[in-house]
Amino acid sequence: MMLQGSLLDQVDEVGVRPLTGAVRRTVLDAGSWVDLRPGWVTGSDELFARLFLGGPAGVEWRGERRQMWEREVQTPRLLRFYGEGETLPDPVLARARDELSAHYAAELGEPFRTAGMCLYRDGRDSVAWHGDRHGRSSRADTMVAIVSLGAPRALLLRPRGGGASTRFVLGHGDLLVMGGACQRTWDHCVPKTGQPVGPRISVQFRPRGVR
Ligand SMILES: O=C(O)CCC(=O)C(=O)O
Ligand SMILES: [Fe+2]
Repeated sequence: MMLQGSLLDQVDEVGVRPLTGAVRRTVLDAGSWVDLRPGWVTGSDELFARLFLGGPAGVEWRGERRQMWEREVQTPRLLRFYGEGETLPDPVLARARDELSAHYAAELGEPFRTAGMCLYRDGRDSVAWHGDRHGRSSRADTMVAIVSLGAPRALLLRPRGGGASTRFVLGHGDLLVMGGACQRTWDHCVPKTGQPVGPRISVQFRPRGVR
């Protein structure tokens, strides 16, 4: 019993597993791809709990209002953006960012520097079809790496000009990396769902000047 307990503790410790040899690439088209590393973060439910809680020790989640035609509406998810040099809310996130930077160094040619965080409280929270095209990503190839914590939600990708969508279900420590021209020539979204789902947090690591 003692041994089993300590083994479980080890498995549940918050950290990251290796990336080398464990990342599977899906080629979307000649210029774009998606990498998947399921279960990358260990103890991901523990990390989720730490980040989900607000207050002095946790993330200050903020609602965002957005102009839609003549109305201002509340964005259906909570956000917190950590700019370059800002201390991330958990040391494991800094480690995750650095491991990603090391793994993709040759292909990306620069480190991941910022961390955007989104909280989808339930199935009514979502993000509409878009590309991360504010900044350099509107002109050049780049990468956006997304760590998903908590309840799994679908992330869909489709060519910007229209076409069939590709669906990934991400939660509990899964890693998905969008690369190449993905932000320019493809759109992605997290659709609303009528299914009863728990909260999900996504952490998006991006290089400088990409948003
Ligand atoms: O939550 C996700 O997995 C995607 C978030 C996203 O696309 C964004 O914030 O730009
Ligand atoms: Fe995005």
